[in-house]
Amino acid sequence: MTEQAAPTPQPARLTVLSGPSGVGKGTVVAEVRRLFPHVWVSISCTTRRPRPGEADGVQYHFLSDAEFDDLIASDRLLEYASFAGHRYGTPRKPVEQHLAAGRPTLLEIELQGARQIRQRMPEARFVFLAPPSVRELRDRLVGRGTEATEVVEARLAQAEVELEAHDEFDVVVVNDDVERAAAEVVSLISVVDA
Ligand SMILES: Nc1ncnc2c1ncn2[C@@H]1O[C@H](COP(=O)(O)OP(=O)(O)OP(=O)(O)O)[C@@H](O)[C@H]1O
Ligand SMILES: Nc1nc2c(ncn2[C@@H]2O[C@H](COP(=O)(O)O)[C@@H](O)[C@H]2O)c(=O)[nH]1
Repeated sequence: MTEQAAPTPQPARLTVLSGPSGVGKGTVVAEVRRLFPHVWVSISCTTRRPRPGEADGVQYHFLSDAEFDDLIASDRLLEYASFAGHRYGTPRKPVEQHLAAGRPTLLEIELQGARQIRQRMPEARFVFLAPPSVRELRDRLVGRGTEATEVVEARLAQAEVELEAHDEFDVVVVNDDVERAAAEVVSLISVVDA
């Protein structure tokens, strides 16, 4: 019997999930992973300090400013942006490797980064996670209790800019219920256009 070569995997879809700070992106992504373990979620780099319970290499790669500068200088970030006083960026190589291997890949990033990905990879799908109301967004951000009052206010000011940009995205998902919103995101990640 002649041996057949293993089929080359089809490159998978890249999905970008964006939305204002506190809308519930991280919470929805955790549920997306549970519902659809085949998804690969990029681990970003950041210059902000870890919150209690966060570990290096799990939620983020926590870097110094000099280390972040090195990544930019050596073109190892697919996108990067400053947000509320810190820098955030997506390591390029793991994203390219997982897409080439056929793994649906998800980036959870803010607006400026999403715009950079739109320029570079227009074939990606862009999903905006919206709050049920601005009041609810504030309550979630304050209720999370991870930021000082002035940081919450800076993030809410930026949220106004992000909310205005919702129509730049392919799909808007309202996070009124985590399970429902996550199921909607899974359907967007996993279904490939004909
Ligand atoms: N559908 C929901 N209903 C009520 N509370 C929610 C819902 N989704 C998330 N939350 C809560 O809102 C808070 C913010 O959620 P989360 O940290 O996931 O937001 P985020 O968009 O990832 O924020 P950031 O961009 O600042 O990292 C958390 O306390 C979370 O438990
Ligand atoms: N442009 C990018 N934005 C990112 C990236 N990783 C996370 N983020 C976004 O930053 C804000 C703040 O995050 P927090 O963890 O400090 O609350 C939030 O909107 C994240 O989605 C990234 O690699 N690039």
